[in-house]
Amino acid sequence: MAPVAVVVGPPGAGKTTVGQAIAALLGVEFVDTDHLIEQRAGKPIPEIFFDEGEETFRQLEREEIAGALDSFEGVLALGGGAILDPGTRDALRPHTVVFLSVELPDAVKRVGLGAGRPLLSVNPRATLKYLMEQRRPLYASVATHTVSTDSRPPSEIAAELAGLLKVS
Ligand SMILES: Nc1ncnc2c1ncn2[C@@H]1O[C@H](COP(=O)(O)OP(=O)(O)O)[C@@H](O)[C@H]1O
Ligand SMILES: O=C(O)C1=C[C@@H](OP(=O)(O)O)[C@@H](O)[C@H](O)C1
Ligand SMILES: [Mg+2]
Repeated sequence: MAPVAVVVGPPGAGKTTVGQAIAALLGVEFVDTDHLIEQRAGKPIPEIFFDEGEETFRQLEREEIAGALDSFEGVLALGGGAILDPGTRDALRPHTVVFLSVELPDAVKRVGLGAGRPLLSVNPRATLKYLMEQRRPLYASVATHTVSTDSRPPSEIAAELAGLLKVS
């Protein structure tokens, strides 16, 4: 058992939005690991960061991703920082991984003031720029499919990917 596809990319790439739309088009379930982490911790992500720190969040993230890669059969969206973990990158190797790419201007528009994203709560534009530069090679290294999302509506991106995933 394995996910139909795992969706990666920086905050604002549209992993949650497009992932949901791909799952709907393919008629499979959707899950976001951020949601699994919140369920397990019993609180929203900003509170996990605030109360327990980023390391605890990353540990929960590692564990939830490992479990979902083993047993979930729908479309799985990861949080933007999940690929920082070398073990997670290794675990993704046998999977179909979609990298939703986005350039800084669109990403900044989409995350706004960073509400709900604790890493972006101070100076979202500069932080996002730094995160995207640091992580871009890591997203590319795990991707089996890469799709640019700039100036394109989620419905169009999802339709393209659903078509690709159906035949592959
Ligand atoms: N292709 C897109 N074009 C315009 N807005 C988008 C697009 N993809 C996502 N969004 C919007 O950007 C915001 C962040 O999307 P989200 O799916 O949460 O991204 P991620 O999970 O990658 O951080 C949401 O408000 C969403 O509606
Ligand atoms: O980039 C990151 O390190 C994070 C991205 C978030 O998910 P999105 O990429 O869906 O915003 C969420 O996992 C957490 O706030 C940390
Ligand atoms: Mg998301």
